[in-house]
Amino acid sequence: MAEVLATYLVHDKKGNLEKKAEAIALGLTVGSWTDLPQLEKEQLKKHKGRVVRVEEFSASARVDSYLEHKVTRGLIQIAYPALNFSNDFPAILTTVFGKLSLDGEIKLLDLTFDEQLKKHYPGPKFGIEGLRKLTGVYDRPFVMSIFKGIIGKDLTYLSDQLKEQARGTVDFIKDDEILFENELTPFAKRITEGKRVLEEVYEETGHRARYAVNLTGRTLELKEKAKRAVDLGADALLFNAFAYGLDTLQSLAEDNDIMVPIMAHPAVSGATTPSEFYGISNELLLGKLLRYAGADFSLFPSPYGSVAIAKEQALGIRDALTVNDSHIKKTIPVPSAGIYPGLVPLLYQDFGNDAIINAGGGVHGHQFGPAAGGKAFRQAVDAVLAGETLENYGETHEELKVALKQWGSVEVAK
Ligand SMILES: CSCCC(=O)C(=O)COP(=O)(O)O
Ligand SMILES: [Mg+2]
Repeated sequence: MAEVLATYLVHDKKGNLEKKAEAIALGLTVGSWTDLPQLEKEQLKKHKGRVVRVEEFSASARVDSYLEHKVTRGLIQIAYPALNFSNDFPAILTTVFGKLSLDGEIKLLDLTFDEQLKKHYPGPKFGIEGLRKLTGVYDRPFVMSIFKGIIGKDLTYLSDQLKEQARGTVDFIKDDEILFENELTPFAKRITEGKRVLEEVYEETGHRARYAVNLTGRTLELKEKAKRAVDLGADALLFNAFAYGLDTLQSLAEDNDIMVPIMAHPAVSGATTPSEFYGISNELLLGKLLRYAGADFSLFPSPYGSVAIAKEQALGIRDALTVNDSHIKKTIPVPSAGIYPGLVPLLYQDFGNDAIINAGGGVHGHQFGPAAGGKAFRQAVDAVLAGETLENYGETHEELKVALKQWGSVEVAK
């Protein structure tokens, strides 16, 4: 019988994890907080959650100074029968972490889907391989830049900024996630004008950048809007996946009329992920679930920039996005926020070729402007691939030299 296996980290004040696990397995399936007479019935047994593992952590971890009380800390794994839910994110998340997410110190670390269940999740339409084919860029990390300071500015300003970014030879350019439908730079105009500008830069330089426009608005209007974007020639869609929910992302990803890559932004996920005691792990939310729901790109805070997460978590996201996982294509990791060229060696060490170096301030803040900012990133990537230090490479590459002077660089520990 198909199941979803949930792994939880618990901090339990009562100190009996076996009992807690049984209570969850029963309470989230056929039972309640009190005995129910009909539980004895044979027919309900196939619906009951199954405790798979209870692991109490060592005694040294029992007293938690933050909490100022004794807790028993450990892992619990429970398998939930697929019989209980329809095979979709809302039903699964409500089953495994619905009421439970409100009930004490418990964090959902991972979910494992049976192969049978997994078949219903499309995964990315393009995936890393598809993005490589689309762009013809195979042998290096991609570089992406983010529009900045567009709110309150008109289409001419946006077009100029787009042109400068594209001249910086970045591979992708994305809207900032906070740019919504507005009169000055309407969605449809951003796409058509963006296309025109990027074509112009291609003719001028031979370099083609791709623009991800922010798909926003009411949930029920998104599909039609996305299809319109495709008809207008959009290259890719940026999507605030956690403001809308994973199921909405999935419905866009599995629609064959929306044949463009989808870039998932992590906005709002931080309301769920940072606590050790509550919420859902970064690895699950920004890694596995985004991938299953169909994101081609997953943006997440890098371990180094202005909105950093623990390195272990960032690498865990990377792994969840890129490990071989049945039919589901790989999602490209996009470690972001506060990235500047001097961080490229570190990012390359952690994320390798199959990643995107993504920056807003680190492109636009360059002393010589965004075109130089983009070039400085591309030069930093070239330096790393050539096995040279950024400083050496900067001697013959002016844009990188200036960026290093401006923001410095971080040594890579060998
Ligand atoms: C927290 S990951 C998303 C980063 C983001 O949205 C962004 O705009 C980063 O801009 P920055 O100027 O920090 O590169
Ligand atoms: Mg942003």
